[in-house]
This record gives sequence, structure tokens and C-alpha cells, in this order.
Amino acid sequence: MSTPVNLDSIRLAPKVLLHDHLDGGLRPQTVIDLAQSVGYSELPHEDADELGEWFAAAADSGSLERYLETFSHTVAVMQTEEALAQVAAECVEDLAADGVVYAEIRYAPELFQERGLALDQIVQAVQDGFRDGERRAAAAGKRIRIGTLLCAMRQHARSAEIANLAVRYRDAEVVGFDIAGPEAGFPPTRNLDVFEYLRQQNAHFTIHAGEAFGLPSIWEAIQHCGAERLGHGVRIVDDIKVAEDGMVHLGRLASYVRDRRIPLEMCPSSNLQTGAAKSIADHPIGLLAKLSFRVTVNTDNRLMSHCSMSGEFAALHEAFGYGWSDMQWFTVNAMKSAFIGFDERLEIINEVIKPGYAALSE
Ligand SMILES: O=c1[nH]cnc2c1ncn2[C@@H]1O[C@H](CO)[C@@H](O)[C@H]1O
Ligand SMILES: [Zn+2]
Repeated sequence: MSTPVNLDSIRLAPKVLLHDHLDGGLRPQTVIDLAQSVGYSELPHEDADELGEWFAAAADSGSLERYLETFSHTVAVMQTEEALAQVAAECVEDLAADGVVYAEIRYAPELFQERGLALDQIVQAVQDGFRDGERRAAAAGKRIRIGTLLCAMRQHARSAEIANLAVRYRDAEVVGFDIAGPEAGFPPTRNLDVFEYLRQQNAHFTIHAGEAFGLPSIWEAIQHCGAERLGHGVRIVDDIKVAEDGMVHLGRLASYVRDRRIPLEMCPSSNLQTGAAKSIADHPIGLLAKLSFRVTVNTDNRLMSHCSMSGEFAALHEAFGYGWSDMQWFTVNAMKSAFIGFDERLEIINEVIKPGYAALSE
């Protein structure tokens, strides 16, 4: 008999996470502890529960720009190598405890130079933390692997440097590049030379697009920049018409995204907070999954959106009735879309994901 689907059983299912920000996933207590050790006194609360609630409420603003303001606190306490390594190791522990077996975690190295760290020191500290977290998870009986994505901030002008950093560390589990930050006013085409460089290096990249801004941003990300995946990409629904009789018509861009199997890194809870969707039940993920786009489910920022991979799956189960086979589909979609090698992806699908779901749905 199949295991009933609930938050506890979903935590046992193997899950794959492609879109999660390191500086958006700290434990509230760690924010407090690090603030104390680095002498940061601007936190709005000194109690972990209250601080956690504050982040979720402050990020619940209906605007991406205001959502992003909350990162000033997490970024402020991550300015030393020790802090970066601790946050990275705890991130892995938390994901492993939630049943995540493979995750790509992203962050922008340029944000952690307020106290003079060099970009290389930042990347090395985070990589050390991830390896430490993988070992701690293994000691607790959990198998997890972490790939790193380096982000450049759209509003800054350092993307060439960061892309170069990503390429230099690609043999040390930095698996790709991304651009993040406010979308309106900062089109991805500001970085065309950087994307050309990455393609010439045979390097992988995704782009935050179609979250706060619509189709032009998605079109530029794919057709001008050559993004392999879309961070969010929710607004692709603007190119899909569903008639009253249920007939669906895909515009040329939506057709291209579906035909080319371009992965959508969807983050339902985060989208409710930035105003990209009204409720989980209204979230375009339902339609896009039904139309067999290559949809993946992600957390974006576990602290700000007060969420987890299991929590996202549980919310989708409630809104759309998804069961184990749907969750396996999302998970295999994500694993196929990861930036690690084909043989490694296949191994995780066959050795971990399929047996994991088979055990739950038997
Ligand atoms: O959903 C998002 N859209 C755009 N930018 C984001 C989102 N979440 C986080 N960041 C930005 O990415 C930086 C690097 O991790 C964060 O500091 C935050 O400013
Ligand atoms: Zn994001």
C-alpha cells in the first residue's frame, strides 16, 4: 500500500533543489550568533523565533525590491570566512535533514567583501563549508551532494569578474553562474559579453528572469544571452492562452521554452511574497506542469519565505492533489536539469530517486 502523502512522509522522499540562495537560508539563531560575533547591531530582534517571523513578514511585501531589502541583515553577518563556512555547512545539514539529495546553492561573492575578503577567500570558505556539511550529513546517515552557482548582481558591474571566478573553480564543484537582484531596469542583455565568454568556456548558466518582469526578460535571457535554465520563469504564462472551452494556445516563446525543454526553476512560496502569484492554487506551476513544461520545484530563500523543499511539495499536494508520481516527475526534471555531468545525474536518478519513490508508492 502506498504511503500516505503528508509533510512527514514527504521529508523521506528524495528531493532535488536547483534554486536556493545561501544568504537567504540562514537559521535565525545563526543570524543572531553571527551578529554578536561580528559586532553587527542592526538586527530587528534578538530572539530566534521572533527574528524568523520578522524575516518572513518583512519579505511578504508584494515587491521584489522590498523582498530583497531583508538580505542586508544576512549579508552583514556573513563577512568573515568562518561565518561563510558555518552558514554553508548548516545549509547542507538542513537540506539533508529535509531529504534533499542534490542541491545547487547560489550566492553573490561580491557581497561579502565589506571587511576586505578577496573573492577567492570567499569562494574557498563556502566550498569548505559545503564539504564539511556533506561530511556531517553523511555521518548522520544522509547522502547529499552540493553544487555551487556563483551569482553576479544585476545592479553592479562585476559580472565579468564573477563569471571568470566560476570558471576558475569549476573543478571544485562550482557548477555554474547566474545573475540575481532587481529585475526591472536591469535586463540580462547588460551582460552579453559575459554570457558569450561563458559559452566559449563551455560553462553553464541560468538567469533570474520572468519573476518581477515579464516576457521580454525571458526572451532576452534565452535568445540573447543563451540561458540554459530560467530562474523562476513564471511569467512565461503570459504567452499562453487558455480559452473558455479549455483549448490551450502557446505563443512562440512559450512553445520554444517547452519544445527545447528549458527548465523552469519555480519557487512558489517566494513568488507569493514578491507578488508574482496570488496563492499556491493560482500559481502558474499547475498549468505549466499540466502542459509538460520542464518544471522544477524550489525554495529560493528558506529564511525569507519560511519554507522548505518538503513544505513546498506539501503545499503543492494540497493545492493540486499531486502524489508520489508527480513528485518523482518534478524531482527527475530537476536532476536532469542539474549542471553536473550526465553520468552523475543518471546515477542519482537510478540509484537514489527512483528507488526512493518506489519505496513510498509501493
Ligand atoms: O528571487 C530572487 N530574485 C532576484 N534576486 C534574488 C532573489 N532571491 C535572492 N536574490 C538576491 O540574490 C543575492 C545572491 O544570493 C541575494 O543577496 C539577493 O539580493
Ligand atoms: Zn532566486
